[in-house]
Amino acid sequence: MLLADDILDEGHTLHGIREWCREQGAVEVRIAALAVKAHDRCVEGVCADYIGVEVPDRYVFGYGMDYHEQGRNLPAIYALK
Ligand SMILES: O=P(O)(O)OC[C@H]1O[C@H](OP(=O)(O)OP(=O)(O)O)[C@H](O)[C@@H]1O
Ligand code: HPA
Repeated sequence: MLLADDILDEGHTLHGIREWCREQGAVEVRIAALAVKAHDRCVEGVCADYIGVEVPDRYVFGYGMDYHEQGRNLPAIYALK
């Protein structure tokens, strides 16, 4: 099974979904993330098998990612200062 998400930040979302998939009987669950945030706060054991781009440890938005529900349709990835 391949889980695809826009961003892997602290990993809580994908960790929870992966656990659910495993409980349902998934034998192998891989993770693809458009963006992976560079920091050491990720849930242990959660990492992306397929990475689009590594982003800095700042809030990013655009290309599907929102900032307070704004900016998802921006044609590039931006970071807050
Ligand atoms: O790695 P994490 O720290 O769990 O963060 C990443 C998750 O947070 C965002 O989802 P959110 O629930 O904010 O909703 P959205 O997809 O509608 O933006 C994002 O889309 C990822 O799914
Ligand atoms: O930096 C981010 N941007 C958009 N959504 C997010 N969800 C967790 N971190 C982020």
